[in-house]
Amino acid sequence: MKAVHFGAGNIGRGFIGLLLSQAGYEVVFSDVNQTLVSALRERGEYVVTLADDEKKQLHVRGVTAIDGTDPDAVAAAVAEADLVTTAVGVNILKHIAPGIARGIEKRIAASGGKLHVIACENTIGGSTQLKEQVFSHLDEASKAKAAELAAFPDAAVDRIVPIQHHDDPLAVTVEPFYEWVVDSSSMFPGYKPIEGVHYVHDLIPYIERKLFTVNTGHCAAAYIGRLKGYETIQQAMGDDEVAGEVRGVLSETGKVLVERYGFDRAEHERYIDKIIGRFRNPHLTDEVTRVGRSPIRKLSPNDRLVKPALQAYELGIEPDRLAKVMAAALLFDVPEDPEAVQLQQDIASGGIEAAVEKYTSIPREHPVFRLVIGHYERQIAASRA
Ligand SMILES: NC(=O)c1ccc[n+]([C@@H]2O[C@H](COP(=O)([O-])OP(=O)(O)OC[C@H]3O[C@@H](n4cnc5c(N)ncnc54)[C@H](O)[C@@H]3O)[C@@H](O)[C@H]2O)c1
Ligand SMILES: O=P(O)(O)OC[C@@H](O)[C@@H](O)[C@H](O)[C@H](O)CO
Repeated sequence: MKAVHFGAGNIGRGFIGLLLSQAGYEVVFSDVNQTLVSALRERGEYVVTLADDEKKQLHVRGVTAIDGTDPDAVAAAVAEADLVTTAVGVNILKHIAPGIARGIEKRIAASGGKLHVIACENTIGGSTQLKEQVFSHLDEASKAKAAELAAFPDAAVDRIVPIQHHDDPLAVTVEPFYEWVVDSSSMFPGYKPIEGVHYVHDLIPYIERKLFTVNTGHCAAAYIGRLKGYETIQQAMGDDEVAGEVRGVLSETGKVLVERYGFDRAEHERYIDKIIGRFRNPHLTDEVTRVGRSPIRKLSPNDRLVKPALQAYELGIEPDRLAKVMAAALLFDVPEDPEAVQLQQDIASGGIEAAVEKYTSIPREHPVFRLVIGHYERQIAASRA
């Protein structure tokens, strides 16, 4: 069985590639980073280290890579694959879509077998988004055939993999915990389960629980931690005030999740505790600039801050802590992060209200909008005091 995985980065090597290899797949990575591609081709293996006391090493063997900038190689790989997965970043999906579309066209021409394409990105409906991008590159006749041949089940993936700083470009240190949940309702009947994957019929509660707990809490630690001058999540979580803000924000999203999806309250509290323990993992060094990266994406209407805040408001819960994190995200001034630069330029040129309206899509008259602006102004005043 052959899997083509787009993105040989942290989660690609440290989670999806590892799990697929353990499940018996021959993994072919597609990446545009030539250092990674050459090393994977030359060595055909790499090592994943678990970040705990034991530091167990897992050897991933029998892997290779193709150059993601070579359209023919990408199309040929997709045409021959039994499974396609991605972990490139939501904003990159549009760049890999043409290659996947060409691969599907080749499969149609060769009367190839059915294919599942699973986007493993931090977003709601990642595979559905990828499907739309892929189908936009197909003509009408191919679209109908592609719909019979390729399914795009959505997924939720959870494993903290920081930016790696090893001499070996392929080595990757990951937290021991992982969770990969896939929506089986949009898969072809008789699919072969991947060992280690949890299949569910309704993914929405799982993806929202993950995104609005792990990722909302994580970015709260990053944005508020950065305002207090911390460089890593571990340092930030060592500060009681930051840890308290993280708990506060997770209390708000927790109420929403319990109310909307009927999760058991006590069990959800344990889920939160476990996640906070994962953020504190002393065997990891996770930079706040990675966890807070792409603030425009994180402030977008369907992501980890605005969506739960508006859901909370609808349920009569004031999302004050979420608004505070949004305000801190608006102050995330990192010159190496193109979205942070863009956001700061927009705030400087058009003002904070126009920027909040543009990026969050929350109407100016909405009470949550006022909460965000109030926190932003207080944080600006505090920084000047
Ligand atoms: N790191 C984590 O803890 C984590 C956990 C869960 C989910 N995720 C999600 O996984 C995705 C990847 O995150 P990451 O941390 O691994 O990022 P990363 O930057 O380490 O990896 C992304 C990889 O994609 C490659 N890439 C970029 N353009 C490409 C293209 N056109 N074709 C093929 N490859 C291309 C990059 O070269 C890079 O190697 C994101 O959506 C992220 O939200 C990350
Ligand atoms: O990858 P992002 O930018 O969406 O979010 C940053 C981190 O919160 C994220 O990568 C987590 O480490 C991961 O989602 C844990 O499962």
